[in-house]
Amino acid sequence: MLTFIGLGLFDEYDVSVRGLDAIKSADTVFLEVYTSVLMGAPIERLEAFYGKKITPLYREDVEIHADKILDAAEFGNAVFLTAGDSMVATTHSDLRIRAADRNIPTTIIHGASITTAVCGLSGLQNYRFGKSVSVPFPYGKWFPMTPIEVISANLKENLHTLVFLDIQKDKERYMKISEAVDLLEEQARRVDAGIPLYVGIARAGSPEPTVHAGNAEEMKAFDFGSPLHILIVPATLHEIEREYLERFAGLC
Ligand SMILES: C[S@@+](CC[C@H](N)C(=O)[O-])C[C@H]1O[C@@H](n2cnc3c(N)ncnc32)[C@H](O)[C@@H]1O
Repeated sequence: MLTFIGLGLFDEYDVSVRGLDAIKSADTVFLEVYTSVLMGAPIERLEAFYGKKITPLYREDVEIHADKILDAAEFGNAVFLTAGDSMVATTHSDLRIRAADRNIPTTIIHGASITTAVCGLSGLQNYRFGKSVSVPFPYGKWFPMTPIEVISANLKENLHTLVFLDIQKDKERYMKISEAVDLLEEQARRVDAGIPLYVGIARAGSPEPTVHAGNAEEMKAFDFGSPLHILIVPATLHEIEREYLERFAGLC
């Protein structure tokens, strides 16, 4: 059996009771560490809390060499843990399909996801979000323009855009809101577009999340503190959305 378990957003206390039971009774515990991270709980703390040894998995372990996971699930109870929800940006549906190809039964225990937490923290209405996009760290001459293309298309349809920020877990490097705004402003400059307003969110799910709304200059000057960070580019605000951002995100 292979059980996908979403661990929620910040630390070891976010997992559901159902998820915790499944982890405690598992033969093998894998933790995927490259799509998102529980910043409030390093792996040693999770191991102590679960009373289990955890095998961390990087992109290649999941996307290329998944046999280790599938073998453990074929011959015992394996759990596959992710921060957030396992099937939402980024999805692990491919691994579930590969398990089904080998007739391994699978199940999902859902976790709180950043994709829904942003609605509560920003007050932006869930049904007004268009396609989401990621901002990767530029590499050499590679400077992707997809983020501004997606944002512009959403703004044209009067839809909000959720902007995920890159993680390079092997280097313990997490993109900050100020870095992402710099990159988005450069992309906008190249295509003669403009982003009038941003909402930045840091450490969703922690006891002290930070939420702040403003233009590019305000976002770069604001101290969001430690990661993880995420951005929203809002469309035209509904009056309730505006009031919420004024009260809870310092919108002037
Ligand atoms: C690719 S998404 C993975 C989403 C995850 N599967 C989920 O359901 O929450 C990871 C990105 O979302 C954002 N993120 C995830 N958790 C966050 C948190 N607790 N606070 C702020 N941003 C977060 C960061 O930009 C991070 O790089």
